[in-house]
Order: sequence, then structure tokens, then C-alpha cells
Amino acid sequence: MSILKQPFKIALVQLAAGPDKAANLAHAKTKVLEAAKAGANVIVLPECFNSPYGTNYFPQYAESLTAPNSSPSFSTLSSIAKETSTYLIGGSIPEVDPNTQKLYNTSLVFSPMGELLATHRKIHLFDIDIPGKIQFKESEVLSPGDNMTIVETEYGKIGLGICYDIRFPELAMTAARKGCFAMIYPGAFNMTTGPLHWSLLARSRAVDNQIYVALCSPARDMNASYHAWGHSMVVDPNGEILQELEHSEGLVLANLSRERIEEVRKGIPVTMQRRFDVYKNVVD
Ligand SMILES: O=C(O)CCC(=O)C(=O)O
Repeated sequence: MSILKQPFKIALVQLAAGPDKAANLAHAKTKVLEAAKAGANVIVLPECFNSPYGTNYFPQYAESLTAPNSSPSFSTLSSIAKETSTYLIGGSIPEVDPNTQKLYNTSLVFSPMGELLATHRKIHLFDIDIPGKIQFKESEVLSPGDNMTIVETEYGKIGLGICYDIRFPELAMTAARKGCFAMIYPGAFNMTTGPLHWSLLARSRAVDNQIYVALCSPARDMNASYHAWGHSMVVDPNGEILQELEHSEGLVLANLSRERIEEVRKGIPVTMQRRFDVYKNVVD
């Protein structure tokens, strides 16, 4: 049963990021402060918000998260969450594990007190090859995470994924069955798969599980090597898009309520109608 304990406002910050990490962090801070001023209680940043997106950039921008003081992104996110008294889903950053030298695409989540609540390493790496359109192979440099992430907040449980993770319905389904009322995905789709699948996947995960789904993208920069689709959006448990941006910087603001989840589940009670006796051996 997905429980949303009390209504709240979510903000998605669609941000432009350039090569200067310190400038990216300062810019993120300005925009998160704006979102908090607009009344947001939970604020989400995009995938790779502190660097350009690309396999060649990951090693250069990676930070070790074992000692928070040595990670400028960790300390900035923590202090912004505290300053704004909001839950901050810190998009993602390239992470290096200093023991293994392995790199990950990692999201850090902070409480309104600035405490680290969760660390999600992208589970499904973005390896695709659509001839003539786009070729990308994150696994050339990144390692995959091995854990699902569910964040406990005062509003209830939120499931977390990063970008390509949204293509795997099992992740959202499992989170919903563990009681999450929303899935949040910082993500950076592109100009090929963005128009085809971004909104379709968000609406699918929402309607499959009758939960809220939020996708937060970087703004599009046509001078960068990777052209992000943008279109950050919040989808309600009925698959309806509550708010969507175009490709420029901006803020999505949406109110999430338990009543909406209950209304949708009452009208179309699929959560009560599943036939696990028929398809219980999903993994087989
Ligand atoms: O799934 C896609 O089409 C895009 C995924 C992506 O850009 C990513 O995982 O970073």
C-alpha cells in the first residue's frame, strides 16, 4: 500500500550545466533557493547537474563520497538542504570509490536538516546503439549500482532511480509494492529517445503502479556534446501530466496528495486485482 502521509509541494529544477563545477554548484544553489521560496518541500535536481554529460567527463568530475568534506557537491547539497529546510534529491554526480577506483552515476538525498538520507548508484547503465542517431555506452567507464533505493521522508516513502532506470518497470513496481507513493528519476534523455519515450515511460510507470512519477532533466545546451531533451515533468497516479517544461531552464511545481492516489486506485482497482497466483514466477 502506497502511503502519502500529508500533502506537499515538489519542485523540479531544470538546470543548465557547463564545464565549471563550482559555477554549476553555485547555480544549483540559486535555483534551489528559488524553488524553496516558491513553497517546495521536496526539491529535485537533474542527472549530472554538476558537470557536462558524457563518458569522457565522468572520470574528470568524479568525487569520492567517503569523506563528505572532500566532496564539494556533497557539502553544497547538504548545506542547501539545511538552509532551505527541504528534502533535496541531488540529481546525480559522477562518483569514484577510492578503494576500487570504480566510477558510478550517483544520486545523494538530504533531509531538511542537511543529513544524508540515501545514496543511489544508477543500476541500469545507459548503453544503447541506434544507428545514425545515437550511440552511448556508460559501461565503458561506469559501474552499475546493485541496490534499490527507497527514501523515508515525513511524507512517506519515495523510490529513486536515475534516467535509464526508468526503462525497467520492475524497479518502480517493486518500490510501489514496498509502499512508495512516488518514483523520482533525475534523467537526461536525448533528442532521439526523448521525443519517443520520455513522457511515455513516465506515464507508464505512473499508471502501472498508480503512483506519482517525477522526471528532472538538465536544460538543453546546443553547444554541449550531449543535447538533453529537457521536458522535466510530474505525472499523477492516473498517468496525467500535471506540469511539464520545454527545453530551457525552469521550475516545475506540483502538489502531491494522498487523496489523488486513493481516488485513482478506487476508480481502477488494479492494485487489488493482481493475479500473482498466475504470474508469481516473474524472475523465471
Ligand atoms: O533511455 C534513454 O533513452 C536515455 C537514457 C539516458 O540518457 C541515461 O540513462 O542517461
